[in-house]
Amino acid sequence: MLIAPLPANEAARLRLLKHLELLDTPPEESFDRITRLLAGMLQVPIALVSLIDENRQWFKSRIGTDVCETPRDIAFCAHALHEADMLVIEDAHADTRFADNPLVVGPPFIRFYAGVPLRSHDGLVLGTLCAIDTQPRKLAPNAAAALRDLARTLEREIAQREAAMDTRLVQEQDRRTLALSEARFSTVFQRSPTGKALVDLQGRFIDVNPKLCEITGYAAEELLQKTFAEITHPDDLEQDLRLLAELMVDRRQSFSMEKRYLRRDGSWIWVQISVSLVRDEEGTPVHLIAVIQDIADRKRDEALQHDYQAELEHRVRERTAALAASREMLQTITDNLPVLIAHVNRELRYTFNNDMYRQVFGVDTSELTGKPLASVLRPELYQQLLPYFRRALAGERVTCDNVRYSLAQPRVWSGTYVPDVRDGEVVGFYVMSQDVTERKRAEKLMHDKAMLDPLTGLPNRRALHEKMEQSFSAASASGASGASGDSGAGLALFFMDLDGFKGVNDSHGHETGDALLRQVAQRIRQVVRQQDFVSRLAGDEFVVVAEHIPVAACERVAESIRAALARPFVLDDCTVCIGTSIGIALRPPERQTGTAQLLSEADAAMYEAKRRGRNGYCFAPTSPPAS
Ligand SMILES: Nc1nc2c(ncn2[C@@H]2O[C@H](COP(=O)(O)OP(=O)(O)OP(=O)(O)O)[C@@H](O)[C@H]2O)c(=O)[nH]1
Repeated sequence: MLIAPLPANEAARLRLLKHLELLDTPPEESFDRITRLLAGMLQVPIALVSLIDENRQWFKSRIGTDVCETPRDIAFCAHALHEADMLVIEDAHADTRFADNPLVVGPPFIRFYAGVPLRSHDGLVLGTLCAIDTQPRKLAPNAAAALRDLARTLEREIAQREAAMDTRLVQEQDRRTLALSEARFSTVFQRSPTGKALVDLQGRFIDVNPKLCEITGYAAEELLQKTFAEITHPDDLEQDLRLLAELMVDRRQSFSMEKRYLRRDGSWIWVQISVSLVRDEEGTPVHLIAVIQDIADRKRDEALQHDYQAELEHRVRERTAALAASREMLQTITDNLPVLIAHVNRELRYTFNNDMYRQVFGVDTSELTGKPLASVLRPELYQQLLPYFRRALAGERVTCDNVRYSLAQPRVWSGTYVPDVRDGEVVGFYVMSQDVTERKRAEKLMHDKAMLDPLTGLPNRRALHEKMEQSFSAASASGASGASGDSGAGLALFFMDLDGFKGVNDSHGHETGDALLRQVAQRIRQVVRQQDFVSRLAGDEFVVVAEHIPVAACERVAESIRAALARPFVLDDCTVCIGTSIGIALRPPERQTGTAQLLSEADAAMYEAKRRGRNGYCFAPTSPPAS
């Protein structure tokens, strides 16, 4: 006996057979009808639909036998699987493959076999439709054709079964997927940290999650009795309904808004809701899905922020008003001070001016704000003050004592520039200018007084010292610049002491002595040059300072003085004669003698003149006369 080999696609074939769920199933009329027809048409005692399982053949339908399965090894059908068309054994006894087959030598004693493979839609052979006889016989062509036709009918039945199974499988998978997705959805829905609700098209809650219950304070059953509108703040409802309407007419896919829910305890809670509309396959709206987030904390923060902002703005307004008031006050105060007061920024533009500016510059103070100082001050003055401005901007408080704002008005101002330092940075400076004309005049008067001899009106000793210092510094300046005047011309100091003055005092009284001193002063003034400096040193001592005087002229000057004072003096009640002894000290440009030294030299020379007999002059040894 020959055992049929396994088909090449055995595994796939067995898989399909199992999938079709035909094995070990109750008889079915659709199969039995075919075997009945086959047995009738071919006049055979046995007709089978045999399915070849892994180790057996099982008869899905059988006519003429009670056996429902046999081992695969002995199955004729196992051989028929390999046939393209059909396997026909006219006499098993004559066929070496089957002659000793137990089904041939034993029940049902097969002699004739004709089997057509039953193929699936994909060409996998599942079994056969076969006709069996216990007598040898031939298969007439029409009988073979009938067998084929019936086999095709069976194949269609199997194909339908296959399709049904596939459909069922897909449905099963769909069902499982759906169940899974529903389970997932349910889990997400229930455990979500945000509130979630399904809402029907009438606005009723149809499902709510625990978080939404927590947000609203309602139990789920209570919420399911309500519509969303019932727990929405009246002020928010209009917008909610408008957005919902847009959703329904497909003008938007979803919407999101902030609104207030009425909680069970009567309080309002701010939430952020995101709503989307679920439609069925036809696009008909089914229900709404809402995601609700508790934003009470955020709203509280926003409210706090808003309050803080409002408070801040209020304070700024108050501060601005206070500043305006203080600026107004400052303006009023400064407008009534006889001082020029201004504030200047780093760009040297005015940011504040008091009314004094109107009086001095003739412009409205409001017009000055923002104007550069350079456009207000006359150019020379601006150039004079610029170094002071720069020093003030560098952080130094500076004063310029001699400011003349207007050439038309002979007023003198003292400008003080005070840096405006904020947070360690100089942002500008204040200008405070005082009219110091009167003070200057008084000072000059005081100065002049201190420099004058009240008796003769001549400069006094102090004035002489000042004069000599000035002359010396002027001489050294012009010497340094090489601008000295005529060569040999220097400074000459004539030191005079009257001869016999004491006697006038003694004989005619002190007042006569005073009158004499006044006349002496006049005579000296008359004989010297206009530019020569005549001073009274003390008592009956006079000093003349002559600058730029040639040495040769000194003797002439001394002689003129001597002669002038030798003439009689006519006084109120007497006429007196005196003389004068003159000491001369020279300071040519190349000499650097100081005031004290020169005076001492002249004094010594004067004494020498006295010693020589008075009423004459004598040159200091360091200042010999020109020969
Ligand atoms: N009237 C008057 N006399 C003064 C004034 N100041 C000083 N004297 C006097 O001037 C005199 C100066 O003294 P001397 O220079 O010694 O008098 P003198 O007679 O000129 O003497 P010789 O210089 O030696 O010739 C003193 O008697 C002082 O009292 C003054 O302002 N008015």
